[in-house]
This record gives sequence, C-alpha cells and structure tokens, in this order.
Amino acid sequence: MLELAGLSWRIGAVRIVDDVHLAVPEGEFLAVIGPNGAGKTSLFNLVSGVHRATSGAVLLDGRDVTRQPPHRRARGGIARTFQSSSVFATMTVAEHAELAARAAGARRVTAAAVTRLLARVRLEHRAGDLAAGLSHGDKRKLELAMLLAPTLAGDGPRLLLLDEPMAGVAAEETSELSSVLRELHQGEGRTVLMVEHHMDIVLGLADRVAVMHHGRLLAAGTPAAVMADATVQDAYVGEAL
Ligand SMILES: Nc1ncnc2c1ncn2[C@@H]1O[C@H](COP(=O)(O)OP(=O)(O)OP(=O)(O)O)[C@@H](O)[C@H]1O
Repeated sequence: MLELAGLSWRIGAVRIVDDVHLAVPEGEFLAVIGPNGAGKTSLFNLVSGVHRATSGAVLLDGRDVTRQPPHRRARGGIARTFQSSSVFATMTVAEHAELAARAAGARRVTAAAVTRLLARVRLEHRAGDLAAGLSHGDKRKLELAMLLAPTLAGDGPRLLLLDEPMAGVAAEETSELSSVLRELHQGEGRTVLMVEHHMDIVLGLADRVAVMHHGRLLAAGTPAAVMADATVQDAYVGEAL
C-alpha cells in the first residue's frame, strides 16, 4: 500500500531522513521507534506531505505521490495525528466530530451518526462535554474520531499515521487507548503507522517494528527479531527508547 523508495530529506548538508526504503502492506500495523531526534516525525511529515522529499519517492497504491500537497494525499487515504493534541477547548466533543465530518464533505451529519463515530473510539458518553474538560486520553480519542470522521462522507482514511498517540496520556488510560487502536486496525482493517516510545504499547500492537537512527532505517522486522538485533541494541546503548 505504501512504499518509501530511497526517501530522503536534507536541510543543507544535514541528512534528517536518509535513504529510507520501506514497504508497508495493506492492513499492517507498523511501529516506528528510535531515539529522540532519529527522524521519526520527519518521516511522517514526508509521507503525509507536510515536507517535500529532497530525493526518493513516496508511493501510495503504486502511485507516486511525492510531489502531492497534504490535502491531495489525504484524499488518497492518508490521515495523521501530531505529537501534541489539537482540539478546541470551547467546542463539545460532538461538535468536533460534526465539524470534521463536514470538512471532509459529509452533507448530512445526524446526531446518530456522530454517536456511532464517537462509539468507535469509546467516547460517546462524553458527546455533550467541552473538549477542555477531557483527560489527555480522551483528547487523543477525540483526535482519532476526527481522523475517522471522513468515513461519514465516504470510505475514510485507509492509512493512519499516529505520532506518539500515548504522549501525555496517564498510565491508567493507555490500555483502553491501545484497545481503541487495535479495533481500528483489526476490526476496521485500517493500516497503521505509529511512532511510539512506550515499548509495552508497541509490543502489544505492532505486527512489525521499524527502527530509525540518525535518519536511517536501521532495521525492520517482527518485534522479537528487532529487539534481538545486535545493531539495534548497539544503537540504543546509552539512549532511551
Ligand atoms: N524543520 C526543521 N529544521 C531543522 N531541523 C529539523 C527540522 N525538523 C526536524 N529537524 C531536526 O531533525 C532531527 C529529527 O527530528 P524529528 O523530529 O524527525 O525526530 P524524532 O525521531 O521524531 O524525535 P522525537 O522522538 O524527539 O520526536 C532532529 O535533530 C531535529 O532537530
């Protein structure tokens, strides 16, 4: 579904993403890990179109989208979240969902459709509440609902890029958020790329793990194979996952 062919992003002489080759089949849950500054977010920016690659290509369903702006790639099925939460404090949960559905082109957005959308991320009980009052975990769920809102106007996103979905989320909320992500992947069949530092979350969700280090793809494989890889272990010596 997604293929990165020698993907690179340089600023001057600095190689921030360096010659990454990676193929992601439809339906896979791929976790991208690596030390701080390894280039994980930059890689997501190249896939979603926030940054334009300086060389190499991004292929979506075999089509070269490297030069497409973010909104064209979104129409092609790519959706992403960012490291920091982006919800509007003074809008209710339901209003967020409705706004996102309308922005995606849905003409008629019924209360029942909004409830069903919120139920997919286990947030329907907070529909009438202001986003300001939500816990970090619930804000993350709301972002996921907004990501899925285009399903009210059509098929919705097929490739979800989740940048540290557990960032700022309290420990007691992570297992439910993991269940929501698992449901989007296994239940709805969406392909997921997730940057995540918590290895317990990664091991619980990912089919495959890609390890980045200094902009390069160091290894990609099953979680067990990657964790046992000597090159990966060397890269992490003295650095937090
Ligand atoms: N727009 C930019 N201009 C200059 N340097 C940048 C820019 N974006 C990223 N960088 C640098 O590129 C490197 C990779 O950053 P990136 O945010 O992609 O890493 P990361 O693996 O996501 O890190 P983290 O885990 O801390 O989020 C860092 O050294 C960062 O300072």
